[in-house]
Amino acid sequence: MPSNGTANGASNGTTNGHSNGTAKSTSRKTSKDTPNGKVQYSPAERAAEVAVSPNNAERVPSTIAAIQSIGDTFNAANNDARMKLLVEARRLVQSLETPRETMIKHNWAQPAAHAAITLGVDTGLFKAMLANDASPKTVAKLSENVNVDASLLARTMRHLAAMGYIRETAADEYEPTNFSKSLAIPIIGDGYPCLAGGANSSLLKLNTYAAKIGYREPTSSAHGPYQHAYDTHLNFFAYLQDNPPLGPQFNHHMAGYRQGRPSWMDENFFPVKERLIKGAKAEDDAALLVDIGGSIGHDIAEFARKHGNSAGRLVLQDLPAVLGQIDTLDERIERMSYDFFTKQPLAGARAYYMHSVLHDWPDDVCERILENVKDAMEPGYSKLLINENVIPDVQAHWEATGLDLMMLALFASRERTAAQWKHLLEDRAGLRIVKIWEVGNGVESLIECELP
Ligand SMILES: C[S@@+](CC[C@H](N)C(=O)[O-])C[C@H]1O[C@@H](n2cnc3c(N)ncnc32)[C@H](O)[C@@H]1O
Repeated sequence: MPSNGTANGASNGTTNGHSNGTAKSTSRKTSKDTPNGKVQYSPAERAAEVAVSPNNAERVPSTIAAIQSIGDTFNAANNDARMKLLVEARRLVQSLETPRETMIKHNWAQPAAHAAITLGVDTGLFKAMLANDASPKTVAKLSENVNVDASLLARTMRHLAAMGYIRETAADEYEPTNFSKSLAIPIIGDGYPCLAGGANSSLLKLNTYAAKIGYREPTSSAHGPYQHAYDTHLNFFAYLQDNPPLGPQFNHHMAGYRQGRPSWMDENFFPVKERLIKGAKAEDDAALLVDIGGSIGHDIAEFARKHGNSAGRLVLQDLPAVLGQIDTLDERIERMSYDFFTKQPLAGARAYYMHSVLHDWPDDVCERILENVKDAMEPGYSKLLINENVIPDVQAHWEATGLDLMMLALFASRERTAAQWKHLLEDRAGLRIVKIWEVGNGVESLIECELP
């Protein structure tokens, strides 16, 4: 407990880090002198003490040692070391931070950073920062280029610099970092305005929705947390298309989230040649791969790049509005407007593929989608390839757990564990899981299914 007899253990004896004396007099009123001369603290004072002490001081030395040891093996090409270092670095920050600091970060700094980045993407700030070889630029100059009031821009950029997202080179003068350079690319930057405009309110209002339904797990994608938050009868996808440019921004976000992740069509993941191409029909009208809900075609375009010499049609299916938003696409790929709640028009393809589609829907809705795929599959020939997270029973990755709560808030759906996938695909939909292919931590697994 604090030696100065104050409420919180901060050396200046205040609850807020400023020595204005107010907290001292408050703490004198609530602390009691005991017969042995030791000061006793009220429960509120003890709680405040915890809130301003490091989250886990004991763990700091071992974490620093781990960072030093892994750091010896680090170079930019060593992704394994980079990932391990990130785990330790996050642990170090978490251990060093006080609960109060973490709380302020969550409630002030991070939402403000999201808002500042969104404003920057909307106005073209990050593109403007790249002019003249990304040299340092004053707020006054940038304000002319992006048509934003200089004082508004100054405050926005000051927070972005304080958070480390751009670099301050002088008063009201900044240069980009690699992160802010990436925000100039639509597949990275557009996720911010898209989610700010069409998704995040659902997370912010999840607690009130959960209270409204008596803290049961939401299950309705038609009358669920999304409709509550946005006061709409539309689902997420329809709402985005109804509120331009959220739809095209979401397509870009979909093209962006997969970057740098392991790809199932690579050698060390799923043996495409052995299990897909070998034995595939060679007739002109035979379909090799049908990408259902494939957005603007980033997955099937990658397949065409990597395995495009194989026989068979490559078909991209999505809603007409989404297909209409495609800029460029490999000419080998056919575009087919298709609503996956209706009969699949292409029967007997070698493989039907769905990437991050079923996680958008609760089990009863997935069953309807899967029924349409099943009806089109040819026994003993067709496969269904489901590219999704398979959440491990312990030590789930934060990307997957974060997405799980997004799915809950947007669709009343979920990221699934292996047992939940088995329940959906085998027990409910009547398919057979041949194998779950994965590399690493369950992010981007490939579930290979056939008809039983
Ligand atoms: C989460 S995104 C995944 C996109 C893409 N597969 C990927 O992983 O990048 C879900 C996709 O499903 C599409 N979708 C939603 N409802 C659909 C429907 N009824 N029929 C066909 N596609 C639909 C959306 O337009 C969107 O492209």
